[in-house]
Amino acid sequence: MNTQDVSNDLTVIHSNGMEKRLPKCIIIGVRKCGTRALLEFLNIHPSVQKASDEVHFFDEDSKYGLGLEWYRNQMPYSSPEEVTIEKSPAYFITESVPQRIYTMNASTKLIIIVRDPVTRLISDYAQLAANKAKKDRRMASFEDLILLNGGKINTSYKAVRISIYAIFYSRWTQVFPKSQVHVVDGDRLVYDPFPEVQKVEQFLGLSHRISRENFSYNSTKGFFCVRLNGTSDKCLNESKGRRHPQIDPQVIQTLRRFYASHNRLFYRLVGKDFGWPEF
Ligand SMILES: Nc1ncnc2c1ncn2[C@@H]1O[C@H](COP(=O)(O)OS(=O)(=O)O)[C@@H](OP(=O)(O)O)[C@H]1O
Repeated sequence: MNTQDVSNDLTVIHSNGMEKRLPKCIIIGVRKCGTRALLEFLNIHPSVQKASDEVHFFDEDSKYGLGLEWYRNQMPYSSPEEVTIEKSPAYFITESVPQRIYTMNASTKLIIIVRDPVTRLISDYAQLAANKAKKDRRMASFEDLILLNGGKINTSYKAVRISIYAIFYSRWTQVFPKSQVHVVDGDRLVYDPFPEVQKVEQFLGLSHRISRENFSYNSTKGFFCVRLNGTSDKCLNESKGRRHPQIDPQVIQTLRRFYASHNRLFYRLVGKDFGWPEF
């Protein structure tokens, strides 16, 4: 059994060098783009340690006020060579967060995962509707929320704005060099996760230890799940991979036209064309 040296109320250092450490990498968003799947996939790597829950340290002032030692204490034990990762998708859109993370550690590596903005918006709606349904409340229709009376897109609706990735991405690259920000294609992560995960291993400076065999397509779930030691599959829970509501194709077209110019700007900023449909 490990002996423990309780050096203060919060930090426990094990004799084998295991310690709770601040994250070297943070998945900062985007909400409903596959942040949980990405974290679970990266956690296959023997040198990755993940914080199990979303910590929300940098976006919630009451938590931020508790200080860095509190934050460190939310992290898993790790050795100095390992990479601790946490994910909190609200970081991406919260204005104060880039500077707060930079102040903690200017060399923190950041990962953003994005997917087709229209699919993300529908996924966000499906989640909000599911949360309301749990409280026996009904959600307004998708169309009523995202369209104004004249048929224009309601840009003050938060879920619509979150899908304008370029606005938020620019805030991050005003604080962090682009070399420290890696963007994952969340649509590809769904249908072929291995190459996307390999790119992240490289970005994190890790040896390639995750293999194609670690992903197995589960036809009941309809998604790839994690396979370890060639045995049983670990899939994400039922809140990931929800059935999406049917949306009028005309509304989808209006949304695609709305996002097209924002998407092109995002492609230019990132230096990569994600090929999201424009009509
Ligand atoms: N392998 C695998 N299994 C299940 N789900 C997967 C997977 N890969 C990506 N996704 C997509 O992840 C979407 C949820 O995204 P997030 O985890 O970022 O959601 S959250 O913001 O943390 O609530 C979720 O969105 P919905 O399909 O709308 O539920 C999935 O499409």
